[in-house]
Amino acid sequence: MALPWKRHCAMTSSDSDISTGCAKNDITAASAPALPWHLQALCHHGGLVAFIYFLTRSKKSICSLPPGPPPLPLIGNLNVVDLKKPFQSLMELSEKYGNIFTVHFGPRKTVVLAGYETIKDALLNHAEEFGERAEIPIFRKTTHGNGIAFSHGELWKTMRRFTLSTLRDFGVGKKTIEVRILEELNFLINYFESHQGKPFDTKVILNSAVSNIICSILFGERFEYEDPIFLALLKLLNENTKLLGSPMVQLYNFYPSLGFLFGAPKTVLRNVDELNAFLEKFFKEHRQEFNENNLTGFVDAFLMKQQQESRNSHTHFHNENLLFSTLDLFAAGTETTSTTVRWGLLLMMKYPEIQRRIQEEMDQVIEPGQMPMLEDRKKLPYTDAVIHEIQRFSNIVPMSVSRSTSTDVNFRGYMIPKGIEVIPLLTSVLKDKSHWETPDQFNPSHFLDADGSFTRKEAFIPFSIGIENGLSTLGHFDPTFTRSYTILKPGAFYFSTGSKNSTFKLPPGPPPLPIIGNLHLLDIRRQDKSLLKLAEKYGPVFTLHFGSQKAVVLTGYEAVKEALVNFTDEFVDRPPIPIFEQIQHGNGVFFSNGELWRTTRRFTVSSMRNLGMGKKLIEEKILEELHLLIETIKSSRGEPFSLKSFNAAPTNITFLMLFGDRFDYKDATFVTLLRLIDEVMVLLGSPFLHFFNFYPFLGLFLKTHKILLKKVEDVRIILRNYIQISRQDLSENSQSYIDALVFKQHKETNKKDSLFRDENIIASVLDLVMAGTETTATTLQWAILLMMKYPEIQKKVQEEIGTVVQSGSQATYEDRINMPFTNAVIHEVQRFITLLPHVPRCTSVDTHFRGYFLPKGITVIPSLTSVLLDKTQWETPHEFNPNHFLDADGKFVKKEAFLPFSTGRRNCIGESLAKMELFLFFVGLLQTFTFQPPPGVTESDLDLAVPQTTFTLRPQPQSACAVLCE
Ligand code: HEM
Repeated sequence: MALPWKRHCAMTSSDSDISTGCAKNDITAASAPALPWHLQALCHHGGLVAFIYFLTRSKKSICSLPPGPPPLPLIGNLNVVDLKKPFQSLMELSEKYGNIFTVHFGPRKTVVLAGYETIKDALLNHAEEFGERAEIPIFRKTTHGNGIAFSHGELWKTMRRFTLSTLRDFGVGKKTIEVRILEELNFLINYFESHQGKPFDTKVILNSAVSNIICSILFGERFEYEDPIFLALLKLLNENTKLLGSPMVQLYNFYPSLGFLFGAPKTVLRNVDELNAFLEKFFKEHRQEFNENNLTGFVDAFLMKQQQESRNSHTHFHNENLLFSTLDLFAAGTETTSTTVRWGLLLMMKYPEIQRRIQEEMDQVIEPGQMPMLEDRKKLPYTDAVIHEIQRFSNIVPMSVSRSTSTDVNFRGYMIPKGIEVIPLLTSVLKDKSHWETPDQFNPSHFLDADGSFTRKEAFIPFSIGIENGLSTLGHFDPTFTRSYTILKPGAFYFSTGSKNSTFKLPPGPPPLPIIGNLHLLDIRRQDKSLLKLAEKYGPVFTLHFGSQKAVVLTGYEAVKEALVNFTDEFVDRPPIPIFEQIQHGNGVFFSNGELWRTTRRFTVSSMRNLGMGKKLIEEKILEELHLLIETIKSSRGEPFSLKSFNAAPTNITFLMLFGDRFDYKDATFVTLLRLIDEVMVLLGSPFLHFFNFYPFLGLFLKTHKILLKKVEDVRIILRNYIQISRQDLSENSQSYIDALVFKQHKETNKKDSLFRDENIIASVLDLVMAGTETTATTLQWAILLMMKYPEIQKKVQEEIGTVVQSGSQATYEDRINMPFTNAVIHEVQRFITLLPHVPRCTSVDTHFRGYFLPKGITVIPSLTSVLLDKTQWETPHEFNPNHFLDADGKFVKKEAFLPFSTGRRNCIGESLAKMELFLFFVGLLQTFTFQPPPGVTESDLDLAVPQTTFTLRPQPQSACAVLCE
């Protein structure tokens, strides 16, 4: 494995014509050594340059370098090297000069290592001495020493360490990445099938599929195959891969001072600039949407590191390193593997009997309709051997990536001076006659013993060996092999069966009855509980019929996380739910899909950040609101008041962002909005509304949805008013989300197909009114109720607050770090109450998940309740127990299964705001008051068990008394 677009003398043999499904079958390489015209021109430059050359040459030859062809003035040995296939020329030279020899590429002296023994000796036994990365002019010019592949010293070490551990965090080398690869395989199969057996170009599609794996690790998302930005990126990358192996760029590397003569290096640089411009855009988006609680990939992890090191002026985590590390990984993760896979397909077409044997072996091991797993490899020796042989035979990085010596090295009788370039000629190992029976033939038996079992071969080093610096080592953790393996399968599968639909099935589930499906098995008010019960019988993934509509239910941490994170793009859509269709008509953020959803969500997240979400600005506003909430509660003078009184403050914070100002609690509009939101939420939980959603044609006979639609319209009337006011005072410096939307609409007035139409604007505001108020407010109600129920926990929280926050001052969000118990209590409140048991999704494409086939558009219910109560993740899932978030030393511990805000690309966008509000309101209230049940009500009377089912799970209407702390 090597970095393809940055390869000096490491031209891949990928440029053979293997780009079409009906490819030519001649796969032997031809060679025609010739002195390129640029060199011929150079030879005409006169004697002065040659004289200087001889002077420098004779000075350095004091060291006893290995032998080699005698160099000519100026051009060195370029007369015997075919720059189109330099590895072949070097192979020929090794026949004459042995396994270690010197070659002069123009004025550049290089030591070439050939044959397994020599390369192993150098890269393993003298790993340190041969461990430097050679300085290569074209990369110096493009990266200025940044990134991972061509950096040096401390910078390289830091980047490499960070990259390895981050990639591991994002699943590389683990099950997670295998799942992601299988997911991509799905898309690839669909694409292959769409050609219905007709010829098609495999180059771009395989490039895209392979690249999507590294893209999801880097950016947390894959690209659609038709995405124009993705295609542009791949095109630039491809062009550079070709150019970097071209004679012109090699000549530039030998004679960098003559750079002005060569056009190709300039194109390389221009392409890198363009690639960088694209990446900068991604970084900008990631910066805007950055959420430290939801790092989506390498780029986010880098941004987090940048934040952490913002005060360190010598940090290596600067923007250039972000850029070039990302580019290095993007390039490394794309070209090499996809080229190998293309070789694989070509070889399977060339040798149909081998292809057939693989298919037979797979048919015995893999159930029809199931996906191949990496662990199946052990049972597929022949297939495994073929994949190894593909890599050996295709030999895509014939000269590895140049190294250089870190010190003077005494190696095999020669003295190689520090800093000299070294080429490990991998071709010579992969074609070494003493290690392979038929080195020039494609022969899977190279990896099989007499019994047909798979045998490892020492000389199989397509990824190179040693403690290599740079990306060759990345090749080992980023298992190119795995990818070749799984991606090879669709080709075979495609050519073999052609009848996949018959074998694909939905997950199991209870048999449906006519008309009602499985509704008789559901407690319509507590569907979440019914789903948990059914999971006990049918497993974590099962199919359920809501009336005549099918849905796939996912339960438990593992299944839900796998779906929402590893299959994030497949499960990203929302299904058309009749009531929301009628309310939003596919607009807004919550119930929209596709480009409209992506654009509106991105705009909403960045506007909210600009308005201070998750930052100091909003913290101050929350603290002001807290002050007013405390004053209101004080006015109850210890008398009972409704838990609902807590709603006003969190609601006001969301309104502040939406409308640009808070409301007085007695303001008529505020009171109306609060009432309408409350009524809408209650109606959304009504069984009649569920019936309407299951059987919309019964709408004629049902009333609930009509009442609901009327109330939503009343909310809209108020919102339209605010939108109108904002239009009268247009300004770029938006003070509110509404202002930002209105301004955006104004800016796009002349844009054809702008998504910021009136319907979308009002729907987006409505979504935030509904999603951003009830949720946080209800959680706060629960938190106070639970403190009344467990006074000893309340007391412990108050004691902790007392030790951290000075009396008379307010806690800040930063203080949570010193309040592990309080922080644990707030998390436990959110876990225990399972506020939003599930928010439905649907598949955006045909999806193979856990061995089942989920057709595009099927409703999927990821049960968050089942995650928050998962026995395998929580010690006492049904008890309110803050220890779930504390270690033995009382320190706060994050829990992966803490997913009240859901996860993946469609998670809650208000998470950081809600968390900040919950902490500040909770701490501020408990710092001021002790909450108790009203007189005559004991702690055990307080009702936790049967929550009110609205859109969220609310506590039953109850009262509290607030006693001022001394
Ligand atoms: C305790 C407070 C909150 C909880 C527990 C919560 C939970 C959730 C959950 C579970 C989802 C569904 C995500 C999915 O489908 O996977 C969601 C979506 C959403 N939430 Fe929240 N939320 C809270 C507060 C907020 C706040 C304060 C806002 C805005 C100010 C907000 C705005 C949204 C929006 C717009 C979506 C839809 C995202 C999309 O479909 O792309 N939420 N929330």
